[in-house]
Parts: sequence; C-alpha cells; structure tokens
Amino acid sequence: MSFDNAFKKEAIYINGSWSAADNGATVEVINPATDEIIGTIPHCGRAETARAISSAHTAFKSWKKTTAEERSKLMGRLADEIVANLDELALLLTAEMGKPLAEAKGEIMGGAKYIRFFAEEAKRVYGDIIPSPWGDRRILVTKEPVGVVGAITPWNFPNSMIARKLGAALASGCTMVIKPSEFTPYSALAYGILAEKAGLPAGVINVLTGEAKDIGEEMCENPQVAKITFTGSTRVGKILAGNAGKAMKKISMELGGNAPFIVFDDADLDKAVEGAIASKFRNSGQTCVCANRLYIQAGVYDAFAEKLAKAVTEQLKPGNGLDDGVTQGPLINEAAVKKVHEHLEDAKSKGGKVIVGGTEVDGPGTFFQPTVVTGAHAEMRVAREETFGPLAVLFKFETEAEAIERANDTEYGLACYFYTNDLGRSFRVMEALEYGLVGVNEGVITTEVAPFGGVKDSGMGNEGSKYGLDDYLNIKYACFGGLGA
Ligand SMILES: NC(=O)c1ccc[n+]([C@@H]2O[C@H](COP(=O)([O-])OP(=O)(O)OC[C@H]3O[C@@H](n4cnc5c(N)ncnc54)[C@H](O)[C@@H]3O)[C@@H](O)[C@H]2O)c1
Ligand SMILES: O=C[C@H](O)CS(=O)(=O)O
Repeated sequence: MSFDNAFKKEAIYINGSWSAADNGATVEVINPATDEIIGTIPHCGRAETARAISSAHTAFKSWKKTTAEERSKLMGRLADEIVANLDELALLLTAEMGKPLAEAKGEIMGGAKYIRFFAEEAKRVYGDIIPSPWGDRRILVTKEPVGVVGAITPWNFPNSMIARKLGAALASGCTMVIKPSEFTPYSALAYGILAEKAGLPAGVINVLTGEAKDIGEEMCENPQVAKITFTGSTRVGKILAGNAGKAMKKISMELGGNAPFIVFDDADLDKAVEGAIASKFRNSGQTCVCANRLYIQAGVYDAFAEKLAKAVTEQLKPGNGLDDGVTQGPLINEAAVKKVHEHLEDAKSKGGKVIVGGTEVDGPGTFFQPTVVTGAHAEMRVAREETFGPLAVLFKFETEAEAIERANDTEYGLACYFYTNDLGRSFRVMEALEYGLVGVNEGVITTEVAPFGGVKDSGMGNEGSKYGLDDYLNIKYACFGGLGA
C-alpha cells in the first residue's frame, strides 16, 4: 500500500530537476515490517549516471570557488532543514527500513550533526607556509577539493551514511552523485528536496537509483569522477576499489565488520550487559559495528549469560517500528533472516545452546527474535562471518592473551569492545587489538567528532571528525621563486 509523505520522491534528482529513468523502468520498494509495497523508484543505468556526473562536474567549477563561509552557511541551512523536518523524514525512514521511529529520529539527528560539524570544519581547511631552504624562494602549501565524488551507500543507516559523506564533500568544495541502496532509496532522494529547501545550487547534490553494478561501473570509469566513497559489504567494496583503482580514483571504503566484545572477570557485569545489549541489538543487530562475537572470561561466564538473557527478555521487543514500546525492527529482507537462521542452526549443530529466542517472529514482515546462544567456539560460522542480525553468541576464554589472540583472529578490523576495571589492562588490550574503533567499557561509541574507519578487510579512510575532510582534498605545493635574496 503506497503511502504519502512530503519527502517521498519517486524520481531521481539530477542538476536540480526530478525525472524518471530514461526507459521509464521502475522497481518496487517494500516495507520490511509489513511486506507491503510502499512505492516505486526509477531503475536507471549508465546513461542517467553519466548525466548526473556531468551535472556535478559542471557545478563543481563554481562550487569550488565559493568561500568556506558561503558553503558553511548553506550547509547550516541544510542541517536546519533536516531538523525542521525530522518527524516526516523519520516516518519515511522507518517505512522503508523498519527501524523503530525513535531510532530513525536518532539516526537523522546524527546525520544533521555530521552536516553541521563539517559546516564548521569547512572554515578550518588550513594550508602551510614552510620555511624555505632557499633565500629567493617561498614554499606554500594549499588544499583543494578533489572534484566530483561518486557515493554508494547501504540500507542500514539510509540517512546518516549519506550525511557522513555529503558533509565532508560539501565542506571541502566537492560535488556529489549519490546512489543509495535499492532497499532504502527514499531517505536518499529526500536529500534532493532538502538541498532545494536549503538553497544549494543545482548539480552540487545529485541522487539516482537503479542498477547498482551499472551505476557503480559508470562512476568508476567516468573520467569526470575524482573519487569513490563506499559504505557497504567488503565483497562490493573490493569490486569498487579494484575498478576505481584501475582509473586511479581516490577511494574511501567503510566495509564489513566482525566485532569482538570481551568481558574480563574484573568488569562491572551490569555495565557489560548494558553495553552488550546496545552494541549487539542496535538496529536489530544490523550495524557494521555490532558485537558479533562475545568473549566472556570463564570466571564470570555463567553470571554474564544469565544477566544477558534476562535483559534480552525484559528489554527487547520486536515489532513494527511505528508502534510504541517496540525496540527491535525487522531485518531488511528474507535473505537477511535466512543468514541469521543459518548462523544459528550452524551454531546449534556444533554444540551451541539457545538460552533466549531462536526463532523467526510469526506474522508479516521479516522479523527474528533477539537470540542468545552459549557454548560458542571457533569452528562455528558466526566466529568467522558477520551475522548482521539479532544473534548474540557467547565464547568462553581463560586468559587475557587468549582473548586478544582470538579477538584478532579475523580478516576484519572495524570495531571492538572490552570491559575491565583494570587500568593497566585497558591500555594493554586497547593497544593490542587490531581495529579502527575501540570501545572500552562502552558499547556504542560513534560520534561525528571522532574518526570512523576500519583496517584490514573493513576498509580504508576515516569518516567524521577533523580527519574526515582529508580524503576529499588534494594537497598542492607551490614554490614561489625569483624573489631575490
Ligand atoms: N563500515 C561502515 O561504516 C558500514 C556501515 C554500514 C554498513 N556496512 C556494511 O554493509 C553491509 C550491509 O549493507 P548492504 O547490504 O547495503 O551492503 P551491500 O554491499 O550489499 O550494498 C551496499 C551498496 O552497494 C550497492 N551495490 C551492490 N552491489 C554493487 C556493485 N556491484 N557495484 C556497485 N554498487 C553495488 C548496493 O546497491 C548498496 O547501495 C554489511 O557488511 C555492513 O557491515 C558498513
Ligand atoms: O552500520 C554502520 C554505521 O556506521 C553504524 S554507526 O551508526 O555509525 O555506529
């Protein structure tokens, strides 16, 4: 059942105008909580992508010449428009992605914070004057926007994953072509409406939907694109990084994870359970930084498992994100439910014991009960693969050295967490863990002021923070000679 929303646009946004796909093709968008069709979107290909890139390239010529102050003011207006339309944008996000309305509002406010943060950072893109080794020459270093940026984003945070990129791009003087996930297109297309309301010049932001492979290939091969920024799976990230590399384009890759969550026997168990609930079950376990493997030291294993099971039962309520009291929305689709099911059945077949949950939720939508399994070990799929769902598996360990070795035994390196009240241990373990993000006695650590990025197969580059601008800027060194002694 289609639904009305002031920000629901069933058209692509190129050069300040809204249009359909060249051949009129469309695809349906589904509400994962109800299985209902909530609308359609254009299914575009390379031709429309090339037009969007051309539009961004033309706009870049003037946008890069705006002053930081001018860009900052427009970005401030963009953030204001996001906040002013929070309720409508949140209803749209919950309809297409399923997360509870309060979480959708939190995500959108987080997006506005990224835009506002970079509106200020725009005014701090400093260069250098370096003491010259030559008496008749001067050394000057400036930073310049890289140009047109192709952005491809995931469905799990359909607003903030765009804001995190768009903020840095606009602040640095770049222009952008955005391709959102086909599962959650409306929150991205809404940025076209927001850009119009904020008064951003045509072509600075372009948003299109369509065949992901074709759009990605056009972005990677089109010489007018200077950079590719991607948030999504490691599998797709490697495809894009390879194609962009062939064209020598800059890349930022925010990819998959397999976060360890370690609880030492000196930890505050109630705090650790609170952190495990927040880290594991946020967005129904569908975040790249979700705890994927919970390592509990032997002395507190049974007590932690009992406390976690109690908290899951008492605090987590699956349901339609529009309903009061619901804390767990649906998974994005049947494939996501199937993966959680496979990980659970694999764990059970290898000795895992379900102490809470363990089944899909009856009725419409793609729900899965928040689930806790004990007796996990390294031979299980969940030890090596990102579950991306509400499945908490508890591994037992004996020593600090063992916990560190097992936590690092993965090709991923995005987020990790551990709980301890031992100050020396907190530094030893933080320094030993091979990850980009470390939560010490905290289960949710994302903020616009801190760098967000992974190592190993979790990607490259950092988003947010003062570091987030670096990937959108080229450094230019100028030597002024002939100045006389
Ligand atoms: N590191 C982070 O900040 C971060 C944030 C969110 C999600 N993720 C990761 O993303 C994954 C889940 O998101 P997802 O299912 O949307 O990931 P995905 O890789 O399937 O899709 C991400 C985006 O890539 C597009 N895409 C798919 N195939 C493509 C191709 N061949 N060429 C170009 N684009 C293509 C999709 O349409 C979508 O827009 C998880 O692995 C999660 O860990 C990482
Ligand atoms: O899923 C990935 C997001 O980056 C999670 S967070 O909202 O940035 O913590």
